[in-house]
Amino acid sequence: MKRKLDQNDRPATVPESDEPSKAPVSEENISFADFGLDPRLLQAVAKQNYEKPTLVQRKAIPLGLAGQDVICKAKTGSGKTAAYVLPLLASILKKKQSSSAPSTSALVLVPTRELADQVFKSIEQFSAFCAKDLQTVKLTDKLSDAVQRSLLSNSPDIVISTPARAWNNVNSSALSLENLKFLVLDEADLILSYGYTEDMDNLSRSIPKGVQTVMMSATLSSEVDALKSIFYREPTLLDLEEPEADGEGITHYVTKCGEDEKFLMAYVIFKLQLIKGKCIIFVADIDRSYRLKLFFEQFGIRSCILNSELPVNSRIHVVEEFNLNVYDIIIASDEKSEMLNVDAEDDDEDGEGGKVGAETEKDADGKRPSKKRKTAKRDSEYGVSRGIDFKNVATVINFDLPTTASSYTHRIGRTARAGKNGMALSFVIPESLYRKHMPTTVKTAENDERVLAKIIRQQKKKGKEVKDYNFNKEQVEAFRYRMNDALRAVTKVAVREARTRELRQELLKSEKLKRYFEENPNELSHVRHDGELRTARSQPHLKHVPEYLLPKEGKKGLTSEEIGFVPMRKKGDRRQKKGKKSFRAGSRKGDPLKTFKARRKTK
Ligand SMILES: Nc1ncnc2c1ncn2[C@@H]1O[C@H](COP(=O)(O)OP(=O)(O)OP(=O)(O)O)[C@@H](O)[C@H]1O
Repeated sequence: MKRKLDQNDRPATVPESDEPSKAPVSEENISFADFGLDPRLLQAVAKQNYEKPTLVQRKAIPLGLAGQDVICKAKTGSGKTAAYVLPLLASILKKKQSSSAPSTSALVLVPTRELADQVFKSIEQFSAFCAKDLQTVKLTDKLSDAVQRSLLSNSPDIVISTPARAWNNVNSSALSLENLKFLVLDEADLILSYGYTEDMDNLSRSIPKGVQTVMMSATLSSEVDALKSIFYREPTLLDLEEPEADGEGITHYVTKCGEDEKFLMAYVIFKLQLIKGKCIIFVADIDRSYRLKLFFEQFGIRSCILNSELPVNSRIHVVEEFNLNVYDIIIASDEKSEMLNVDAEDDDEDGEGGKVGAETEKDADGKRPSKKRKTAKRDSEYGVSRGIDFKNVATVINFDLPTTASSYTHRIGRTARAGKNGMALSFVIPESLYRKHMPTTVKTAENDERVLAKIIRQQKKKGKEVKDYNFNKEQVEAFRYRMNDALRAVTKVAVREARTRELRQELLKSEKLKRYFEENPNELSHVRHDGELRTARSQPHLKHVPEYLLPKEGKKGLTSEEIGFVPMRKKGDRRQKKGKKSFRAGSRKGDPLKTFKARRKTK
């Protein structure tokens, strides 16, 4: 059994390199150059302005370059993508030195289209200086089988796909895995939850023996157990937990309130700009996202929506533009995550998993029968709370609390990425206030207090406190009258119309985006996604805040807290600390890898 590594292991293994041998470098000071990477890759790393490898990169890149199989658990936003992309590219470039015959050498499997797009971009960035030597194809766009076949006909070096698409193409002989050298499962634990079990079984039978395999995830749930058979050799486990010092990372706040008070507080926070920086607001379902958008619209607060119903091009464009600071507020409905974590009762308190409902939908090509649901056209490959790299998010607001502690971990992981700080603010409905304001009630709030207790325990284990967010209730009350006016205008009919209108508009934009995405990215800037939907009665007076509503002492009278302050960590401030294992000691349920015996099933 290979030894389990932790961040105290040092120095990192420096793999074979053509460079003259150097004295060992202490792990904390290791640089990308010390990995002995191809100079073209180093150039690309420099272009990304990555000064030093992150912990997961320091640990996983040497193993990847040495040809080892790896299972890696590292926190969200810690740089896992580069940790596998760089060894993957290095392995292909090395292979190309001895053989120029086209063949698919690497397969990257991801659970969602959004993630596929992100991985594709990352590969593009890291291969910027060897682009002519590498061909990468992404199979997750809405493409016909014929187009996918033609994309694969030149045996691209790297294929990025969901397991369903990959298997479809292997099955139809459009994709050959015969010469595969590198297999990656990104967000590995989610792959099965998205209903890809059968595809994974099929794929694992088609993958040649001895393929180097890397699994990456922010959490390792028992789902990973089922994926073990994909490994031919015994992998090295990297269980990396980077504890944060006080004041670093995410600050957790929670405020208990009535159902309509969520709207009141959101109005006050955004209208008076109590939040600094960009914000993602998570809500329970799609209708709720439109209700909140229309509510904000009443006050002239601009926001854009992300949900599984919108076309994939629009979703990707929203994230891209958000990352370019075009928008400040995204309202995301986390319905996929909610579907996956159906039972709050069974949630793993460590936030590392929990009972996950089997999702049996399949992609748009639809081999697998989809569940009957109200909105038949939802994309089963949608996911925003997992893996998506939203840049510089100051605050995540859980407008509706998720139903599990693990879902909370993933949502808040959209802030405090790449060593930055961030804040999570959650609205919680106490049991006594549940269903007391029917127009604004949501079913998921029923268990808020129980979920909160789990979140508090989960964070305590990580040495983090979930603090009360203190609104000055009296001062906030002054805004209630206007909040009520706005809420009354946002009727069910207005929400329904908004949903249809947005979908129609986004479908049109999506067509435009499809055509111009690659050729003329600059022309896309006018395709905004935060426009007004105007399906609710317009009340222009609500767009201004009269002086008399404001407390004498100004905004400070509303709350003593600073929301959304996201300072960068100072250079060289990434201190190495002794890590804590987040799996419960000795718990087989908690750590599926303790029972690991990695052998690929033979045919
Ligand atoms: N060495 C580095 N130096 C500076 N920034 C980095 C470095 N490595 C990665 N980043 C940046 O950190 C951000 C998060 O990286 P990445 O998306 O790979 O994280 P992740 O661990 O995969 O997160 P998730 O689990 O949410 O998918 C990205 O914006 C990336 O560009």
